[in-house]
Amino acid sequence: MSSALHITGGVPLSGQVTVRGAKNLVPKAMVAALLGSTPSTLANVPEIKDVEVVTNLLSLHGVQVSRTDGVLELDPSAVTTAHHADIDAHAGDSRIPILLCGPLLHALGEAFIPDLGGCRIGDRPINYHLDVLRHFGARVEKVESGIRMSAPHGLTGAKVELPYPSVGATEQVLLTATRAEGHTELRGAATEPEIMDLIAILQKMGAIITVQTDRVIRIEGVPELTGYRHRAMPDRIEAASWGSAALATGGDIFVAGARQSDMMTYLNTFRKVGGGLDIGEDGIRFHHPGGDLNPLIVETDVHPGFMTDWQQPLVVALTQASGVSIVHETVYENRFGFTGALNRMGATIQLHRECLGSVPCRFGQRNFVHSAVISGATPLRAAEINIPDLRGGFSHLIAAMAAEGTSHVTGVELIKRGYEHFTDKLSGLGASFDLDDE
Ligand SMILES: CC(=O)N[C@H]1[C@@H](OP(=O)(O)OP(=O)(O)OC[C@H]2O[C@@H](n3ccc(=O)[nH]c3=O)[C@H](O)[C@@H]2O)O[C@H](CO)[C@@H](O)[C@@H]1O
Ligand SMILES: C=C(OP(=O)(O)O)C(=O)O
Repeated sequence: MSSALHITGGVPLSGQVTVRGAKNLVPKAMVAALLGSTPSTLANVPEIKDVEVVTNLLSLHGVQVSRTDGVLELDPSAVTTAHHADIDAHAGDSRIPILLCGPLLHALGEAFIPDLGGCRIGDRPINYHLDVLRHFGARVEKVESGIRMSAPHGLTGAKVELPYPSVGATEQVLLTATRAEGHTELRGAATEPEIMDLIAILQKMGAIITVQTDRVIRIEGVPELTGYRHRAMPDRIEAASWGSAALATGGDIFVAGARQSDMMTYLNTFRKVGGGLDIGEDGIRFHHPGGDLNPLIVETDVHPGFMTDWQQPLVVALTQASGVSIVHETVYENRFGFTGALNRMGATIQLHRECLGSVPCRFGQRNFVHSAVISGATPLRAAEINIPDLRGGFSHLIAAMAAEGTSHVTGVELIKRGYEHFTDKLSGLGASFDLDDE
């Protein structure tokens, strides 16, 4: 199915939206349920495509997944009888299947992982994941359309050091080490809030995990984990996206469910641009206070830095700041493709191969276009846009909401990977658009 939105912009987005569980936590929490000997219950689950993909994948492996409103029950008791060898599931647009490796190796001694989806914002290799699994004793073989692996002698704890604090590879270690025999030491770990929430889940299940302040995580393997009951942390990326939408459109949005502690770096940046904030216990109000917005220098980084997934929506807001802003993307080598459409809409964004910033970066001198200079404020005008990826796509929607005239936006279904009921939310904020579902 292909969906298109015809958006008439120039309307400040104002009102309230609610964010539920995080796209970058919920699917991993669902995978963690595979490690338990008893059923798990996960609350605050959003209706997004990545949850659907992982539900299908787990069901294929024999996990019974049922949903009542926002609560998932996940029962892994039939997994050992699942006919996993026949699984030819396509990963869809999700990158989660790679995280099934450890749990499946523990449950079945073997696993097949289909080629991964995920946003096309760089090469997105999985070498760290495969190296990590080999450290635990897995045999890993690349076959057509996926990766086949086995652990005939079980998995044992290991000393692992990541070359870069990868979120997924850190989660790979956690999901593999908790039931591996013996101790694991992970150096160079990522410490994103979603990882901390996953650790909280694993601890509820019986895992023993210590997080040090120096990116070292220690895990003492245990022979058995049980199910968990958990409420997923809120989606801090969706929350920030609405914040940037309020700034770019001159609006005022209360994001119910947004949590300050997960978003400190975004909130600092939002305030420095000149946005107004009311931070409460039950959510955060983001608003444009009137007057000029300030240009900024922003460098994306691993947590606690400015998150890369916050970057694209913020860039739209920076097109409305008076002066020159610089954005240095240090997490992905190719995350500025979305700016082409913004330039067609009237923005002035120049891309550079140089590192325009001081955060140590793997992409300098390597020909990757990974810095952007944004000159504003430039009025935006409507355009025809085909959405390239999740966050780039959401930023295009924001730009269309801010622009004069009617934009035609295709490929909108990609947004459903990470934004629950986004057309309903946009309507509730006063946006003017028509939706075509073909
Ligand atoms: C589902 C999910 O949670 N996705 C998030 C997760 O993606 P994901 O876990 O895929 O991102 P990583 O943190 O692993 O990637 C960071 C960097 O490490 C590189 N890398 C990663 C793995 C590997 O085996 N080899 C390698 O070179 C990547 O190409 C990238 O340049 O963290 C990213 C960084 O916060 C977010 O943008 C994504 O929204
Ligand atoms: C890059 C993203 O996600 P994924 O890793 O699922 O592609 C994202 O959420 O912006």
